Parts: sequence; C-alpha cells; structure tokens
Amino acid sequence: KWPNHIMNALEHLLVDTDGFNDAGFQKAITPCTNYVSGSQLLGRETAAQWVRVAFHDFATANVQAGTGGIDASIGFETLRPENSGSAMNDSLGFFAPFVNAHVSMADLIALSVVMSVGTCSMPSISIPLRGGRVDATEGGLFGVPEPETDVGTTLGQFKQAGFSQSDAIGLTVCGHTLGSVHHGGFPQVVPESAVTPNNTGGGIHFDATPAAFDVDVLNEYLGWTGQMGGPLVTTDNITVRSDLRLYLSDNNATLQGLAESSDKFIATCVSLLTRMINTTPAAVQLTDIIVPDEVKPVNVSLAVDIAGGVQFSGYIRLLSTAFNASDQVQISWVSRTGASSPLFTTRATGAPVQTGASSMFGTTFYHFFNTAIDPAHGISAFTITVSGHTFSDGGAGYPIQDAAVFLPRETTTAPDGTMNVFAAVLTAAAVHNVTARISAPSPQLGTLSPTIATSEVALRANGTRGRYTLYTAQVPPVPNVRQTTLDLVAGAYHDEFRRIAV
Ligand code: HEM
Repeated sequence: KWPNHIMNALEHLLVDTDGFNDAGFQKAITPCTNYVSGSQLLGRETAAQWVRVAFHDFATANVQAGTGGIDASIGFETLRPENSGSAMNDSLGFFAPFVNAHVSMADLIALSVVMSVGTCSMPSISIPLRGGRVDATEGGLFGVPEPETDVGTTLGQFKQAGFSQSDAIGLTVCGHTLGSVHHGGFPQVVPESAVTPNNTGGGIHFDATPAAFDVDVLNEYLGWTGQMGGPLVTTDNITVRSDLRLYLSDNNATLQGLAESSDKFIATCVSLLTRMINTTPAAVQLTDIIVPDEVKPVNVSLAVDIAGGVQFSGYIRLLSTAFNASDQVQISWVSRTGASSPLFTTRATGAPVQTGASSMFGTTFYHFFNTAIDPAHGISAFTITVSGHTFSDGGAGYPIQDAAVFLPRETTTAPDGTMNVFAAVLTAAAVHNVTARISAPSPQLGTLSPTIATSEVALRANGTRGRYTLYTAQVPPVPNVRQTTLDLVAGAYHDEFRRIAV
C-alpha cells in the first residue's frame, strides 16, 4: 500500500543504485574491493566492513531479555576493545547522511548487509530486507567475541543472541568470506610484515576472494589451501586463533556439512544472516519484506500556483523485471469526491530516463508526468496504466489528497538558516489549525549516528490562492536541511515526509 514511508525509502536505497535518482548507497561498495572512507592503499574494503559492523551490533543481543540486536547501539560502543578497528566509525559515518524521520540507522545497518552480500555475489544473493528497526539512545551490553575469547565464552555469547553452536560456526564462516584481518587494529593477529606500500593497513584476507561472497573460505580451510581460513586460523599467536577454536569445537562437523555444495553454503548463509539482521529488541515491529516495486510512483506531489491552479507531477518508475523501454505510461485519477472522467488522465511525457543496468534488480525506467488538475474537481487517488495493464495499489488507487499541500518551491532559507515554509490549504476544507512537524537529524553525543529532533510549528494564514488559503511560518535553523523532512498536518489531511530542501 502506497505510501509506506519506511518501505518506500528503503526500497529506494536498495533499488535505485545508478544514474537518475541514484540513492547513492551502493556506490560505496562498487566495485566490492572499494574502500569509501579513505585511501585504496589501506587494504580496507567497505563491503566487508558493513557486514562486520552488523555482526558487532547484533552480537550483544540478549534474546531472553528482549534487548539489543540490530539497534545501532554499536555507535555508542566504538571505543570498546571488542569493537576495535576502523569499520564501525567508517560505516556509521557513511550511513549517517541517509538517516531521516523514517530511515533509522539500525535499518541502514541491516540494509548494508543485504547490499554487500547482494552486490558482492554473482548471481546476486538475495537476503530479504525488512524495515522498522529503532535506534538505541545509549550503548548496550558488552560481549562481542574477540580473537582472544575462549570458545566456551564465545559460544555462550552467541547463545545469548539466539544462535546455537552450529549457527555460530556457520555465521562466522559466512561473515569471513569477505575482507581481511588488519595489522592496524589487530597487531596481535597480523604481524607488521603484512604492511606494504599497497596495503598500508596490513590486511590479510580470509580467503583468496575477499571481495566475493562465496564458499572459498570454507573450501580453503577444509582443503588447507590458499588462505587456509585466514589469520584467525593460521596466526602464529595461538591465543588469537578464534576461528580455528570455533570451527574445531564440533570437530569441523558443521563446516563439513556446509561444504557439501556451494548452494548449501549460500542457503545457510542467507538464513543465518537474515536471522542476524532481524534480531532486534523485543518491542520492535519489523515491516513486511521489502520487495522491489515493478511499478512505483516517485516524488508524486501536488503544487498550487499563484493563481490557485493545481499541478500534479512526478515520476513512475518501472523495473526491467517486468517492463522494457518501449512501455507507455498513463496516469488517471479520480476527483476529490471519487468521480472519474475521461478528462482525468494524462500520459507520461517523452522517452523514459533509463538507468541502473548495474542494479541488483535490473534496469529502471523513469517516466515523467506533469499535468494540471482542475481545482474545482480536485484529486483523491490515481491509477497507473502501463501498456494496457492498470495498477491501482491493490484496490482503490494510490491515495493522494489535495486539501493540504506543502509548497517546497516557495519555501526559502535566510542566511542564518531560518526557513520560511509555505503550504496551501483548501479553504472549503475549513481547517484552521495547520501545523508543520519538522524532523531534523541532529548530532548525538557519543555516536556518529544522528537522532531525530522533532518540533512542531504552527502556520498562519497569509492570503489566498484561488480556492486555497496560503499558510506560512518561520522555522528555526536545523543542523542538516538536506535530511530534514516536514509533515504538514491540517486536521485530518496530512502531506507527509516531504523534503524541505529541493
Ligand atoms: C567468534 C566470532 C568472531 C570473531 C572473534 C571475529 C573477529 C574478527 C576480527 C578480529 C576481524 C578483523 C577486523 C579488522 O582487522 O578490521 C574480523 C573481520 C571480519 N569479520 Fe569477524 N569475527 C567473528 C565473527 C564474525 C561474524 C559472525 C561475522 C558476520 C556475520 C563477521 C564478519 C567479519 C567481516 C566481514 C570481517 C572483515 C572486515 C574487514 O575486512 O574490514 N565476523 N573478524
């Protein structure tokens, strides 16, 4: 059902990964060897870091108590020795600009696992993503296993997080198919000799294919070839052979079972990583699985011009899994009272913008439309017809209301950051309390993850525009206007999750 803001926003990050309307998330791990937070000579890999960060956030869950898990508490825990290495702050620093009123840091941590595994595999491995995680406001329990931790304690920590011995072994070997152990961060595991001019962080890979999510780590360990499972198996320092201790804790039985086939390894990893990212505090309600929308309204909105004319515009995004570049898009709507007319229809203009061939979900085709709506009739829902097939959001059409409309183009920002926001409210709707709820991601002490500061500002009437009354208010400066969103609330009418800066 459109619009579900959390699912819409996460779907955008997941699917729009190239060209027009690129959400900008996947670029950090394209190619999978890329390190987005510094020099490529460091020998670090962002895709691997993301998976490790999620593990460290998850590992301190206590499922009996219903606490911890993927809740972004890791942001407050980066100074703990158990979270050594640059991955935590690198990743949270990259994720922070994506946090907003509906996208939590914890959901981004989950998304990053889905992205890393999906991007760094061929054919792309799909981990189902749900949204709705809630960010912690402080650090959680201690207890991430470290290279020095004895195997009994390690298994106890996994058990507390809901993972059995074979789950723990499986999850670890799945994680350790990507990336490296670095001298910088883990000198007790990796000797200084690993540091070279092209590998200044001194990383030693877990397997021969550190940028590919594949079964190699397992085969190399069991076959004692290549990296033989990596530094946490082979290091001279016996105390920090944590992977070797874990893998041998059931005499390699779990790993031998997983090595039956690449498919079995992948299916087990998908299942374990899905459980890992869906481990959340008990109070969290996750959304349904986010399925890429084959037909998606994007930035669909109304605007009211000076003369009171109403403009209905946006994009319809089609996915190549169901459509191709020659498909035609038509949008039809019903009036404010639900009446239809042959006049209430428009075609998308021009050829679609075609992008994203490298996306995990195929190519996207963006069809732009822009049409006038007769303010006397208005609009309450629309349907999308693609080459003869009509999509109506599973029923009565995609809902849209024209009684309260935020006007981002009129909204201005003064040099000191104060904003003048504008909205138009249908005079006949007879609502007089018009409020803007501002959700501004704001810096939080002790973590790179922002918190959402919400404030409400009352708008006052300021003239008319045809059938509409214009409303306006001054909004004090916010720390980050690009991530700040506004919900306009006028009685029962809501124009939600609108960007203030366009
Ligand atoms: C007994 C449990 C585990 C221990 C003691 C452990 C320890 C470590 C250590 C010391 C590193 C090196 C980090 C660095 O040098 O930056 C590392 C890397 C990594 N770990 Fe684990 N780990 C464990 C389990 C897991 C699990 C369950 C996952 C994910 C499901 C995981 C994912 C990763 C990844 C992807 C890397 C590579 C990071 C990079 O290249 O930056 N680990 N691990």
